[in-house]
Amino acid sequence: MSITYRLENISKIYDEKQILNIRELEFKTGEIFGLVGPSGAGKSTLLRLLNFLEKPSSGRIKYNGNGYLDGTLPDLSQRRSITTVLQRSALLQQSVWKNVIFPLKIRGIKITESKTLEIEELLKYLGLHELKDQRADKLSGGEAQRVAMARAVVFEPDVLLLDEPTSNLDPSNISIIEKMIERYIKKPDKTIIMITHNIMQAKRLADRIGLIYEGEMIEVAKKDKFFNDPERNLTEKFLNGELIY
Ligand SMILES: Nc1ncnc2c1ncn2[C@@H]1O[C@H](COP(=O)(O)OP(=O)(O)OP(=O)(O)O)[C@@H](O)[C@H]1O
Repeated sequence: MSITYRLENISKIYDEKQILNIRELEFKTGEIFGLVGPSGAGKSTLLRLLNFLEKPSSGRIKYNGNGYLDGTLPDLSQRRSITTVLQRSALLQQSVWKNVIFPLKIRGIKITESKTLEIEELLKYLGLHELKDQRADKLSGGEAQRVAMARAVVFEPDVLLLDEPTSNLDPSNISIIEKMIERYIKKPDKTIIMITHNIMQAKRLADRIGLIYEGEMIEVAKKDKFFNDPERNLTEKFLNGELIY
C-alpha cells in the first residue's frame, strides 16, 4: 500500500499556543482513516494542514512522495486533487446541477455526454436526481449535505477530507452518505480521512483510527485493535466516554 501523506514533526501554533504536535503520522492510499478526539483537540486544524489551506508552524508534510519543507506548498494541480467536505458546506445560490458541476468548470474539465451520465448516476445514487433543477440554497440540511458530497466527488479527487460530514443529520441521510463514502474508497488510489464525533460511525467506516488529544496523536491503530485492545489508557477512557468534551 502506498503512502498518501507522511507527516514529520508537525506543529501548529496559534497565538503562541501549540495546537498540534505530531511527531510522525502516515495516511495510506486506499484507506478510510477515522480521526477522533475531544472537541478542541486539533482535528479540524490537522485537516486544514492536509488540504494545504494552512501551513504548519514547523515540520513537513510529504504528499504523494513529494516533500514539502518549511511550509512550501504542493503545486496547484496536486492541491486540486484534495477536497474537503465540512459539517455545513456553503453551496452556490444556483441549481443543484450547477453546484455539482462547479468543480469541473473551475478545473476546465469538459462535461461530455458520458460525464453527464456519470453525474446523473451519482445524483440518483444520492437521491438527488429529482432535485437537480432546484435551488441548492433552498434544500433541507440533509439534501444540502448530499449535494456537498456529490460536488466533492464529481471530479474524482484523490483525497477526500471529511470534517464531520454527517453530524446533525437523520439516520437515512447518514446512511446514504456512508454508502457513498464506502463506494468511493473502492475506486483506485483514493484516500479518505474523516473526522467524526460518532464513534459508531468510525467503527462502521474506518480501516484505521487515530485519537487526537490536546494536539497529540495518542494512538493510531487498525479498527479492531483500537476498539478491542487499545494500547493507551487515554484511548480506553475515550472509548468509555470519560474524556471531557
Ligand atoms: N485560526 C485559529 N486561530 C486561533 N486558534 C485557533 C484557530 N483555529 C483553531 N484554533 C484553536 O485550536 C484548537 C483546536 O481547534 P480545532 O478546531 O482543530 O479542534 P477540533 O478537534 O476540530 O474541535 P471540534 O471537534 O470541536 O471541531 C482550539 O482550541 C481552537 O480554539
